[in-house]
Amino acid sequence: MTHILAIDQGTTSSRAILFDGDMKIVAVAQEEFPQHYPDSGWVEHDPDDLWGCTLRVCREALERAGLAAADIAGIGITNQRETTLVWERDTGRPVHNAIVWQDRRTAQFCRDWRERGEEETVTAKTGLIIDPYFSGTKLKWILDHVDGARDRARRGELMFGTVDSWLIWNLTGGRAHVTDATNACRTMLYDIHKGCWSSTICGMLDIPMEMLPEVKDCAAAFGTAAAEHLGAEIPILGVAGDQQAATLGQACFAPGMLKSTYGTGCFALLNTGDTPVRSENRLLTTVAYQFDGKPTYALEGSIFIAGAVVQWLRDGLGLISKASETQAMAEASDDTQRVVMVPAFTGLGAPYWNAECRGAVFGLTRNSGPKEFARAALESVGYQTRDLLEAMRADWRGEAERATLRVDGGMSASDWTMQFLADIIGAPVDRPEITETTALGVAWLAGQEAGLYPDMDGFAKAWKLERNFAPAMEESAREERYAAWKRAVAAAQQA
Ligand SMILES: Nc1ncnc2c1ncn2[C@@H]1O[C@H](COP(=O)(O)OP(=O)(O)O)[C@@H](O)[C@H]1O
Ligand SMILES: O=P(O)(O)OC[C@H](O)CO
Repeated sequence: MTHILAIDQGTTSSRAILFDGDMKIVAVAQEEFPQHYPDSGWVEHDPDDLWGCTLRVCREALERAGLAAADIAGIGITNQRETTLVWERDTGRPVHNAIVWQDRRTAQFCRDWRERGEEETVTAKTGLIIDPYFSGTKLKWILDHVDGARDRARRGELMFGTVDSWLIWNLTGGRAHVTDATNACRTMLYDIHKGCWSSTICGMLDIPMEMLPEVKDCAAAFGTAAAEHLGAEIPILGVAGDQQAATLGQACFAPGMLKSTYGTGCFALLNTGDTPVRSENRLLTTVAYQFDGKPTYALEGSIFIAGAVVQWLRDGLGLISKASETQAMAEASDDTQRVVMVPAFTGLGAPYWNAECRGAVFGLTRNSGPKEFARAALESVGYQTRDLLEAMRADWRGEAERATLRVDGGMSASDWTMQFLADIIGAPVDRPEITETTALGVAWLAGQEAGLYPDMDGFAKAWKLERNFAPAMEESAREERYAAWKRAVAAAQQA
C-alpha cells in the first residue's frame, strides 16, 4: 500500500487527488455539481450529488493512476465547512437538502438572538460570532421546518453532520457517525475549550444532542470505506475542514505562522498555539488541528468574495473570458486613477460581519474602463486581506506583525495580485510549489496515520517555496491607498 487518496469536497466541485509515497500528486479527478438557489440568499446542495460525485471522482482518479483500492493505505477527507445535513439513521435518506455555508436564511433569527444579548455566551464557548454562516442555526431551521424532525431527532432517528460526516457515513455503509474537531468547531454547537458538544448552546437552539456525531482528532480511525465503493476496504484516517487542511498543507505549525487561501472566498488562519485567543476585532477563534486530544488553535478571518470578484468580471460584466486575463489588464491600467471596488455581493465577512451591505465602486472617471475595473477587483482582495491582518495584529499581542503570509488557492496563481498583496500588507508573501495545499494537508494526516508519511517536523521541512513576493510599495503610498479603501468600505456600509 503505497498511496493516499485525498477527497476534497468543495462548495462547487468534488475532487479526488492521489498522492504517492513521496507526497507527489499522481492523479486528479474533479466534478462540478449543481447549486440550488430556492430563494434570495438561500443556497442548497443535493446530498446525493455530494456523495455521488465524490464517489465518481474517487473511482476516476484510481482509474487514471492505474491503481486499485488495494494500493491505497488510507483516505483523507477535507470539505467545505459549516454546510449542514440531516439524514435518517435507518435508511440514510436526507430529510432536506444540505444548507450551504453561504446561505443567509437564518439572518433574522441571528439578529434577534444577538439582540437578546446572548452573543457573549456563544462566543465564549464556541469562539464564533452569531451569524448565519455557521451550522447551528441552519440545523435549527431544518428541525423547525421539516415536519416532525425535532421529535424524531429526540428519539435518535435523525442524524446531523457536516459534509465530512455525511461522506464518512456513506463510505462506511452507515457504520460510522463521526466528525473531527476542526469541523465540529464550525457548527457553533461545540465548546472549543472543553472539546465537546455544548449542552448550553444546543439548549438555546433546541437541538437534541442525540443527533450529533462523535468528535475525533484530525488523524484517527474514522471508519472503513466499504469494499463495494472502491473495490476493497480502505481505512479513513484523516479529516479536516478545508481551511484547516490548507493550514496543515502549508505547514503552519508554529505559533505566529499564517496562511491565506484565495479561492471563491478567502480564509486567513493564524496559528496561535495551544491558546485559544479571544478576538477583540470580530475574528473567529477556531481549532486549527487536533492531535492526541490536544487542540492547536487559530484566529481566522473569513472573506466571502475573493476569486468570485474575478468570476463576476467574467460572467456578470463580460469584461474577460478567463480569470488570468486580469493580470495583463491590471498591468496596463492607468495607475493615476483610484478606482476602488468593494465586492460585498453577499454582505461583508470579517471583520465587518455586515450581512446587509452590498457591493460598490468608487472613484470612477470618464477614463475608467475595463482595465481599471480589473485592477480594482484584484486590489480588493489585497485590501480585504489587510483588514484581516490588521485585526490579527491587534488581537495577537502584535506578534503577527510583518509575519510572512503563505498563500494558496486558485487566485494565488495571479502574480500581479500577490505582488499587490505584499505591497498593501507591507509583509512578504510566500507561494509554495504545491498550491493544492488543502488536499496535501489532509493526505498528510492520513499518510502519517498510516505510517507512510513523515511526522510534523519532516513534513514542515518538505514545504518548498515557489516564489516570494517582497513588499515594494512606499509606506506613504501604502497607507494612502489603504485609507481610501477604508473610506470606500465605510461608504458602502452607509449606502
Ligand atoms: N490567474 C488568475 N487570476 C485571478 N483570479 C484567478 C486566477 N485563476 C483563478 N482565479 C480565481 O480563483 C478562483 C478559483 O480558485 P479555486 O481555489 O479553484 O476556488 P474554489 O476552491 O473556491 O472553487 C476563481 O474564483 C477564479 O476567479
Ligand atoms: O469550498 P470552499 O473552498 O469554497 O471553502 C468553503 C469554506 O470551508 C467555508 O467556510
